[in-house]
Amino acid sequence: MIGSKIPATVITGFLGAGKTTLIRHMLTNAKGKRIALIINEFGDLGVDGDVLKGCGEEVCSADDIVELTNGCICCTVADDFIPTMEKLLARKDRPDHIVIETSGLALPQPLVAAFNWPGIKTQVTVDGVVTVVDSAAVAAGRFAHDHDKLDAQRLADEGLDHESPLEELFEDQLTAADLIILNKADLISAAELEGVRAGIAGHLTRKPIFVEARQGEVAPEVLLGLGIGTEDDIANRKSHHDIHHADGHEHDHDHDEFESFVVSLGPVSDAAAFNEGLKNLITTHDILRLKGFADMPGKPMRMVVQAVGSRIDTHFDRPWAGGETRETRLVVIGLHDLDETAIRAGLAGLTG
Ligand SMILES: Nc1nc2c(ncn2[C@@H]2O[C@H](COP(=O)(O)OP(=O)(O)OP(=O)(O)O)[C@@H](O)[C@H]2O)c(=O)[nH]1
Repeated sequence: MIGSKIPATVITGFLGAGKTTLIRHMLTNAKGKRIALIINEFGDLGVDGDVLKGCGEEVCSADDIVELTNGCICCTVADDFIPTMEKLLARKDRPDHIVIETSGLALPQPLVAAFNWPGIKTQVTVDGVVTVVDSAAVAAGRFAHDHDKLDAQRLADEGLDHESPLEELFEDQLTAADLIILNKADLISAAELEGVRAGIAGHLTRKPIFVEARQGEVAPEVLLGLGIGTEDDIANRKSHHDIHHADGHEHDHDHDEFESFVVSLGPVSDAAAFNEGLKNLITTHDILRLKGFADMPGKPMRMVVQAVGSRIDTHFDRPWAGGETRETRLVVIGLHDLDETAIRAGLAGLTG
């Protein structure tokens, strides 16, 4: 029984699965429900918060969006997440619902466990954990695909005790789920989608709900109001990290297997050539995620750049504001052996 506790929905899912897209759709269809958003991103460029604030709807009011950029939320629970929640709960105008978007690299388990902290538990409950899946990436074998490379990496670096960073995280995010959104259903056939669903369901001991989606279009009534109280069931959703370190020792879960950096660049004069060049760079260097904003001379609007693997989307989202510096800024995320120097040089070569 939730009673007077504020429900909080945790939205998780691997890099680029469509979490921000789903939240944006939810906010624009929230029908007056007052939703507070906590957003956590990997990489030092707050793209998700900016994309949501740029959506121009009253529901995406900047006041209701808190960005946690100081590392990955699962590692900074005590320092960042708890104080943020306390501040939110101390507000006079408390929200009807809290939605937390984890970074694509976060383990949801420590975050859900934080809802058992005294002071939080009496006031908030986890309505449910929603895991967004890039069905096209799964169908393409993205999470099982890198075995050879990762095995070689592990041999070269004994410090890497995880089996495969991508696969483990993907599994941990699914293990935590109450609701799994099979997103990007538009990119694959119905048979492939069914294969993805069956593959995931076959790996899980619990039975979360599955919902298919295109462009994150899921009715808010489906996402919010699950009423599960996931924090009371956290012991049944152990992550690989919990299992590896069940020896009682405290080990930090860090994100050494992944790295990110931000690049500031000049203007993009030819969007088609830029996209083509980006695609080559992403493939050559196995970049997992690249996103940000680009300055196109002569265009009053800023261009949003979103790449997930070699799939690149660009669109203009809002006019550059007065006093805002027009520049191209991108965050690049990949495994820890990213060749930052070569990527920076490659990106510089694509811009003026
Ligand atoms: N074709 C297609 N593209 C989608 C869909 N959902 C999201 N996208 C695109 O996928 C890219 C990543 O979407 P985001 O919503 O930013 O993903 P995210 O999970 O928030 O990404 P991170 O926060 O970086 O982990 C964007 O270019 C979206 O437009 C979908 O259902 N179909």
